[in-house]
Amino acid sequence: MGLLGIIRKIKVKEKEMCILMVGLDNSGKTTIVLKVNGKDMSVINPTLGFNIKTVNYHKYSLNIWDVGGAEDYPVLLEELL
Ligand SMILES: Nc1nc2c(ncn2[C@@H]2O[C@H](COP(=O)(O)OP(=O)(O)OP(=O)(O)O)[C@@H](O)[C@H]2O)c(=O)[nH]1
Ligand SMILES: [Mg+2]
Repeated sequence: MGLLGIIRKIKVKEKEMCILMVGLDNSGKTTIVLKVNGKDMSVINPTLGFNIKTVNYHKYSLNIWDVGGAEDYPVLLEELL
């Protein structure tokens, strides 16, 4: 079962969801977000701060928060809430 299938099973009744992408720098978080969005993955730069992408899948809206992992650009949890 794919990621979207798992989410649908867990949160059947909720139409809008947030996914927080966290991990070490260079671990492939942004690549996954681009793949899910069907975007070009050939040129990827390190994420500074964070980016939010919205993916619509059937009746669901996923807000994906892609957080940069580099120590030089720390993102505090309070900034995201
Ligand atoms: N070989 C290989 N390279 C990958 C894979 N996923 C991502 N990459 C490469 O790893 C590099 C870093 O990918 P990103 O998606 O920018 O990683 P990130 O976790 O978003 O990095 P930060 O934004 O710095 O936190 C890029 O050059 C990608 O092309 C993978 O599954 N295999
Ligand atoms: Mg990134």
